[in-house]
Amino acid sequence: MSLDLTSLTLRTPSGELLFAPLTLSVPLGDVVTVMGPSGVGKSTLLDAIGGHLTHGFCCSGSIKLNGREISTIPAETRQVGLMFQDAHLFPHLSVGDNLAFGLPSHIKGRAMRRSTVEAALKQAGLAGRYDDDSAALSGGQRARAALMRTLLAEPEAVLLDEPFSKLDSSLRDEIRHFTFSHIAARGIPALMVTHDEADAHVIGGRCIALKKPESD
Ligand SMILES: Nc1ncnc2c1ncn2[C@@H]1O[C@H](COP(=O)(O)OP(=O)(O)OP(=O)(O)O)[C@@H](O)[C@H]1O
Repeated sequence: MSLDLTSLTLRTPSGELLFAPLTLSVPLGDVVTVMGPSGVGKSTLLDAIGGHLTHGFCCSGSIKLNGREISTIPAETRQVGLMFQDAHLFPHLSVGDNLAFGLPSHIKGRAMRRSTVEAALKQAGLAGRYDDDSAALSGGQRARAALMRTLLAEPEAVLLDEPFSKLDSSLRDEIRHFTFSHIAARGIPALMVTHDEADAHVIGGRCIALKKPESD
């Protein structure tokens, strides 16, 4: 059970090969850090795995999640969670409704859905904030709420794209610890793009560097 990339390549709309063919296995519970020069295709790699490649980009090779080939299926059926640097919450929804947004359908009934979200808010240090306006949250609170929203959807893998880069340095350690401890508790594979070597050091997991292809 893992996230497995085999001979994965990506081409831009103009046909440029982004990085050398990538083969990588991320076991359950591991966080692998992805680094590499600007423009090598780190964010595009996450787009490809999550099923959000920009029109015109071309992906070849295999992406398997727990043995299931996902490269050919729509994003909404891949069960891949995303966390980005902006930690966007939907501004027109309350804090709680933001978290409830991705709840799976097997959690039935208003009361059960609300209590599931309330438990997650408590874990995020946001007890009692269900009905608050999401715009009222601080940067750190927003990051914790966004991670909880991602995890409540019960993803089988999580992709993080520079998740801490917009946070004040004073908050970064706290949110980093919060994020990794919750991902580890779920025991799911995670792939994190970062420019910050501290991210890679803190989690102590494997770090890979994408390289420009030798020639095309
Ligand atoms: N919509 C697009 N159309 C065409 N080319 C694009 C588009 N988006 C990105 N690219 C190109 O694809 C390549 C990979 O971009 P990507 O954002 O994945 O790189 P990155 O490694 O994440 O870079 P950075 O570290 O600077 O964020 C770059 O050369 C970029 O110019």
